[in-house]
Amino acid sequence: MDTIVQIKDLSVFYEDICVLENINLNINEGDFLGIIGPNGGGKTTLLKTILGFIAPSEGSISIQGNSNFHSKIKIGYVPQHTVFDRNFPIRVLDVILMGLLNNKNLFLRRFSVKEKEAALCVMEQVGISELKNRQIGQLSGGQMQKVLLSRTLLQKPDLILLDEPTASMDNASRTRIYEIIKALNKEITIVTVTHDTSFISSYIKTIACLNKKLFYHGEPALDEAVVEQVYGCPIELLAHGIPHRVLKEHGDEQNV
Ligand SMILES: Nc1ncnc2c1ncn2[C@@H]1O[C@H](COP(=O)(O)OP(=O)(O)OP(=O)(O)O)[C@@H](O)[C@H]1O
Repeated sequence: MDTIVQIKDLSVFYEDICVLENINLNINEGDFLGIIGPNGGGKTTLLKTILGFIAPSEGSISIQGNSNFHSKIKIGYVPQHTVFDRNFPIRVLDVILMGLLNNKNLFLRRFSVKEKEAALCVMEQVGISELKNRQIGQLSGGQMQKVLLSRTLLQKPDLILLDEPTASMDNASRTRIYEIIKALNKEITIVTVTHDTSFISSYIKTIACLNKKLFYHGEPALDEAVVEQVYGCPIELLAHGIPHRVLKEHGDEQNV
């Protein structure tokens, strides 16, 4: 299997604070990688470094053997937080179509009928067709995440980086989104950051555990020692591929 992203001896510092230390990680074509780890563990920083938004302080990242800037593959990104003016008078369909803009054709661009049909098709796929004329500021957090995912899908990326794509979603929406992402994974390589370890374990193919250092990368089946190392304390993971209980049962303490 071809390697799409090769991360070699990567360290990233914000001023003098090291947030990623000596990371080595390959992402292969067709992978569905879940990145887990505690708050502040460097997950978003890693995605932004793959995207080329943050320069490595040490080490390197190459995309199909090229630096991020010279890569020929299309990388889609759905950020965790999006800052925008909620009063900006723009409808959902237009926001999704903006996924087709690039720095060569930023403004004053008319979208073709074919492009609009493609946008509507993606909205249907993600289950937000009924929102197409809604003003963007009227959306809930979960709806907004689906709009951002649709905008990314419209770009037909080869690799998608998702930063907690279902953080604001209810169970039904979460299932729907991961089913969609799983279907997309037949053609697109997926990397998703999540805190939802139990939920994604039945979707992902590999898992990476990150807390400044990369503690584990491989099959989505972790042992207790790795989880304790990454999170710094025992954590309960109820999962299919991941061990079912890595915490003592409640009440065990009393039996000690
Ligand atoms: N622009 C920045 N300047 C300085 N420090 C930053 C900056 N961005 C992030 N950090 C710090 O770097 C560390 C890693 O942050 P990052 O957002 O990558 O973590 P994360 O694993 O994605 O966290 P979470 O799960 O809470 O989203 C944190 O301690 C954070 O405060």
